[in-house]
Amino acid sequence: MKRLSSETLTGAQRSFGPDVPVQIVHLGIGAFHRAHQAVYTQQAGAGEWGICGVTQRSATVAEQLRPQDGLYSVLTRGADEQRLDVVDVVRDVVDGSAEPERLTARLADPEVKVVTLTITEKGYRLGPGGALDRLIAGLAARQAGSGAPLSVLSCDNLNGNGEVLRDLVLAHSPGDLADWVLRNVSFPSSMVDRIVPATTDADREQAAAQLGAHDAALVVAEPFRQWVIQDDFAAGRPAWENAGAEIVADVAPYERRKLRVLNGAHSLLAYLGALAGHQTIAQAASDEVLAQAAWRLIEQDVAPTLAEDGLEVLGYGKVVLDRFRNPALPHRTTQVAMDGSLKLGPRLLGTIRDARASGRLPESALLGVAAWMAYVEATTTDGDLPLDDPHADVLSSAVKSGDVVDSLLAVDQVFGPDLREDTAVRSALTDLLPLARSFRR
Ligand SMILES: NC(=O)C1=CN([C@@H]2O[C@H](COP(=O)(O)OP(=O)(O)OC[C@H]3O[C@@H](n4cnc5c(N)ncnc54)[C@H](O)[C@@H]3O)[C@@H](O)[C@H]2O)C=CC1
Ligand SMILES: O=P(O)(O)OC[C@H]1O[C@](O)(CO)[C@@H](O)[C@@H]1O
Repeated sequence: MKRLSSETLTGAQRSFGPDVPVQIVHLGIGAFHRAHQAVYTQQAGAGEWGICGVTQRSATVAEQLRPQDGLYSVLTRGADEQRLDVVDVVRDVVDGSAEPERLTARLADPEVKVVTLTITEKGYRLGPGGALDRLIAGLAARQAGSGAPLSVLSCDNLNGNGEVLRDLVLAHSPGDLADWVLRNVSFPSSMVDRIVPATTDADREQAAAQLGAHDAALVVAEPFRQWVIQDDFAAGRPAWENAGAEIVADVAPYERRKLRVLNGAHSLLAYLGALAGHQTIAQAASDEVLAQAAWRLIEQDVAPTLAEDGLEVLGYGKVVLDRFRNPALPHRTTQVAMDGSLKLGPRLLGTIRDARASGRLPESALLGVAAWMAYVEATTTDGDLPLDDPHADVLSSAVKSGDVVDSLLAVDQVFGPDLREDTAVRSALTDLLPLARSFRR
């Protein structure tokens, strides 16, 4: 079968002509970007905002997209609806590791107005040749060249993702770069939401039958999507609101609600679900016992911490649990379970800290942490469960070194002294760990 490309695409499937200028650089062109920000950019509609997608850690996506002239399709799968759309706003793909000069030149190009990022929680650390290192090199080249203003928009699941990124960039900018960045670069925060599991070969086969061409860069996503963006742009931006994005003054309440309700429940279901032998989030969320645990987390623990934000929580939570049950989207529990040491903080520990400050003991959020502990422990004895985590070595030796609760609470990369020294938290975790272990099949 022929490969998807400009040649195989029919006119009806194409939205824009050949001359879409690159005005956005996206760092981390994984599955999520292709099903989220790129789709918003496509649907914003003017055909003036082309994207240069950057791969960093592996050349795979570059190898998938380049022979297809940047074209790919999105297979949207709801419980009872399905559609396939071609996206044609990716107009260049750079392999950041193999072509660092080309990446720097793109970041310095005054035509580029926006840099977006989906580099995972792990990406927000400085390291030679890492995404942030390359971003800083690009900003330095921009300062030395046109000096044109730029907006850098994080789309990763972090609390205050714009501020986190800005602080990292400023702290590691050499010479007078920090001063230039402060005056010329904005770092809006954003809340992003659309469930986009890793694509499988079966998905590609299904799409090929519909498309009449093989699409190596296919992504699969749920129908729901949301993007709330802080209105803080230093240069232009696409009219993403035309595609349904919400442009607001303060993203923090939306971000808190999404991370605590959706991602908190996601992580709880992933750890208990994986222990219970559920392969997918849909299976875990359809297990009555697990669904009740997720609902108690939302209703009893998370909702009180969000009361002052003024956003609706329980209706939002019901929609989230319905989305998780979408049987057409096989999102693996082990995919959501990965990188727990970085995910627990924004997803569960914020809820626990706020509840403790109000004198409550949030048992379901603590069950989520106990489930993570039981999961980490199980990975050391059971080859079926992967411990895919940047702190895997520290975590594995912690659980092997004695009492699981004590030794994991001692891991500084995850917990602070406040939680470690809270005797009510410690003893609740000690009581809940056997319950979490009892899910193991
Ligand atoms: N998949 C989803 O449903 C959603 C994902 N997101 C955000 O997008 C991120 C990426 O998700 P996907 O695209 O689905 O994953 P993916 O596995 O398809 O792509 C991950 C991307 O991050 C880059 N990356 C990984 N580790 C990195 C590191 N240490 N430094 C720099 N770059 C690194 C990879 O090169 C790749 O481009 C998530 O971690 C999350 O923050 C947000 C909402 C939904
Ligand atoms: O990042 P995870 O835990 O693998 O979950 C997958 C994604 O699904 C979502 O929960 C849906 O938006 C994201 O926030 C999350 O990144």
